[in-house]
Amino acid sequence: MKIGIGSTNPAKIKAAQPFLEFFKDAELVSYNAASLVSEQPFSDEETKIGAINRAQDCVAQGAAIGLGFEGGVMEMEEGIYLSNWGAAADKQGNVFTAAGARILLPAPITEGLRKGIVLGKLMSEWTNDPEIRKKDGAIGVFTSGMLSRGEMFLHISTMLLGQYVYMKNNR
Ligand SMILES: O=P(O)(O)OP(=O)(O)OP(=O)(O)OC[C@H]1O[C@@H](n2cnc3c(O)ncnc32)[C@H](O)[C@@H]1O
Ligand SMILES: [Mg+2]
Repeated sequence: MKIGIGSTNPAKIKAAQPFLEFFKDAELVSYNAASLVSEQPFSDEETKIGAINRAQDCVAQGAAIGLGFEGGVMEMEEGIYLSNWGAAADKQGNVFTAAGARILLPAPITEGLRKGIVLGKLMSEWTNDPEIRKKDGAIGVFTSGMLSRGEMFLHISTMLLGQYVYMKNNR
């Protein structure tokens, strides 16, 4: 069976690992999946929809189970929080969602976001590393490397797999 990941970003591809360990005969396929949301989602709702669209697009392209991860931000009273979502979809039409850990972004990043600059670009400038979104990401940078973007997506992935297995065992 094919497990699809709706991205070519290595931080997201690595996060499919729990599914590969669970479905031992599965092969992982990376799809150029459409999120159908803005390049910089600005709410939980929009970010979650992006993750679901990516997961379902993988299934539409032939995967038995599709995984979608979307990075976004969300406004709260004191500023803008990093907000990531993941979704797993299958051929039977089941969809599971889970959100990742959140941190408040520093004021200069918030200002850039409000001007319409995407987080990926702001973080590349902040770190002088054009590839930062594929590695530590914003969550890694602002937690002193203690939690990378990949680990954060991995945590979301574990929650998706856990919900999927619960459904299979309890319906
Ligand atoms: O190739 P894809 O899968 O699209 O991966 P991406 O890195 O572009 O990630 P998203 O589209 O999910 O993220 C939406 C935007 O937010 C940025 N972003 C989100 N989280 C980030 C993080 O932790 N570090 C750097 N940029 C981040 C990202 O670069 C995009 O501009
Ligand atoms: Mg993107």
